[in-house]
Amino acid sequence: MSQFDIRNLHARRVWDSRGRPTVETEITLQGGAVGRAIAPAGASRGSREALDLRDGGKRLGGMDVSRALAAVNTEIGPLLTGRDVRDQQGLDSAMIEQDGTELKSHLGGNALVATSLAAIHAAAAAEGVPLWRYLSRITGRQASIPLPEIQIFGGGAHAGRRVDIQDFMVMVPGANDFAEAIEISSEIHAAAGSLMARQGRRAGVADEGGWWPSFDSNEQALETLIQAIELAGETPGRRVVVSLDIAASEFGNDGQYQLALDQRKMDTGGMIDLLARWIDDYAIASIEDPLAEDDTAGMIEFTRRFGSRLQVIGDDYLVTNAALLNHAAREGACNAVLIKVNQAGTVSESLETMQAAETSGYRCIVSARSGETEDVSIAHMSVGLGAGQLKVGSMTRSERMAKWNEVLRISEDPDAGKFVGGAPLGNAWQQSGV
Ligand SMILES: C=C(OP(=O)(O)O)C(=O)O
Ligand SMILES: [Mg+2]
Repeated sequence: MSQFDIRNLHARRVWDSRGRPTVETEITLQGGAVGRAIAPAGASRGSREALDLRDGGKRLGGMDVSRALAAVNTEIGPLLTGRDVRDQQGLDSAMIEQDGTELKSHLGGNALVATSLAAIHAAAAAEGVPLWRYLSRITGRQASIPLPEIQIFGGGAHAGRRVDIQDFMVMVPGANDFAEAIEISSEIHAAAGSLMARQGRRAGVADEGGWWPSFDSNEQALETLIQAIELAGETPGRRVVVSLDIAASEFGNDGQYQLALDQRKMDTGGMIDLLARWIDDYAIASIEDPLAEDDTAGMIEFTRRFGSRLQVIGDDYLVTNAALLNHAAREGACNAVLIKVNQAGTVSESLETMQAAETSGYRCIVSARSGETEDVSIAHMSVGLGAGQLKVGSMTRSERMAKWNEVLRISEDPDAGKFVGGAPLGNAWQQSGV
C-alpha cells in the first residue's frame, strides 16, 4: 500500500451559482492527502457533450443529482478505491468503461467530471505541489499565464434570451500582464454598467456576471460594447478587442437562423454575411460557434472566409472531443477549440483534445460553464497546460472572480510562466483594428 492509493471516495450534494444541486467528489488517499472538485453545469449545451445525470421529476425542477451521487458512492467508489491516484488515465478509463455509454448517461458526466478532477487534485496534494504545477509536470507542457476573455453583457440562454447573441466579451491582448488585463476589463465592465444604467438598459446581472441587457437589437448591444470600451479610455482594436460567443445552435438549425430580437430570419449565407458586417464594424478578433452545431458546411465556409484573420472557436460544435476536432481539422472547420472538462467528462479526454488541438494547430481556450461554483480547477488547468486563453465570465459574481483571483495568485510564481498577451490570437489581434 502506498500513500498515493485511494483510501476513500465520497460524493456530496452542493449547490451551483444558479442555485441548482451539483456533485462534489472528495477523494482521500492512504497518506492523508485530500482532493476535492465540483461539477459545473452548462445551459447552452452541445448535443454531443457528456450528459449531466439529473433525477427528473417535479422536485427541484427535476435538477436534483441523487442518481449521480449514488453513481459515485456505490459504483465509482468500489471501482477506484485502492488504486494509485497518479494513474489519471487508468482511473478515467475505468470510469468510462464502467459507464459504457456514448454520452456518459449511465454514471453521469457530472459524476465523472467531479471524480476525475478530484483525483488530479488529490494527486497534486500528495505530491505537495499546486495543481497547475502538477499538470505541467505530468504533461510536459510549458506553463503560461492565459489571456482572459471577459463577459460584458450576457444574452441568449444566460439572460432570458433578452438578446439572441450569448456572450459579448472583451480581451486585452495589448495588456502588459494578466493583472492589467483584468483591471482594464473591469473598467470596461463598469463603464458598460453605467452607460446602460443611464440609458435605462441595465436589467440586472446575467448568469456569467456580465450585465443583463435590455437592448432593442443585437447590434445595439455591439454599439454599446464599443462605447463602453471607449468610455473606459481605450480604442477598440488597439489594446482591447471584442470577442463574441454567438452560440448559434440556440437560435438556428437545418441551415436556418432566427434572431428573435431583430425579427430577422436568415439562411447560412445570410448569417455569415451578417457576421461579416459585424466583424468589419466592431473590432472583433474572436467568434465562438458562429453557426449551429449541425451546420458543418457553414462552419467550413465561415472558417474559409475569416479563419486567417479571426479566431473561430468551436464550442457546441466540437464539445471538447478529440475525434470531432480531428474531423473538423480535416474539413477546415474552426481554428480554435473551447476546452470544457465536463463536456468531455474526464481530465484525460480533455488532455487528449488539447493534444489533438496542438497537432492540428488549433488554439485552446479553457472555459467555465454558465453554472459554476467556487471550484478553481480550470484556473490551474489554463496555466499548467499552457492553454493560452481562459474564458470565465465576469465581474459581479464571485464564482467567476474566484477563478480570476486564483490566476492572479498563481501568476506571482515565476515558474508559472509568462503572460501570453496577444500571442494566441496571432493575426486575429493584428487585424482587428477598425
Ligand atoms: C460557457 C458557455 O455556456 P454554457 O456553460 O451554458 O454552455 C458557452 O456557451 O460557452
Ligand atoms: Mg459557447
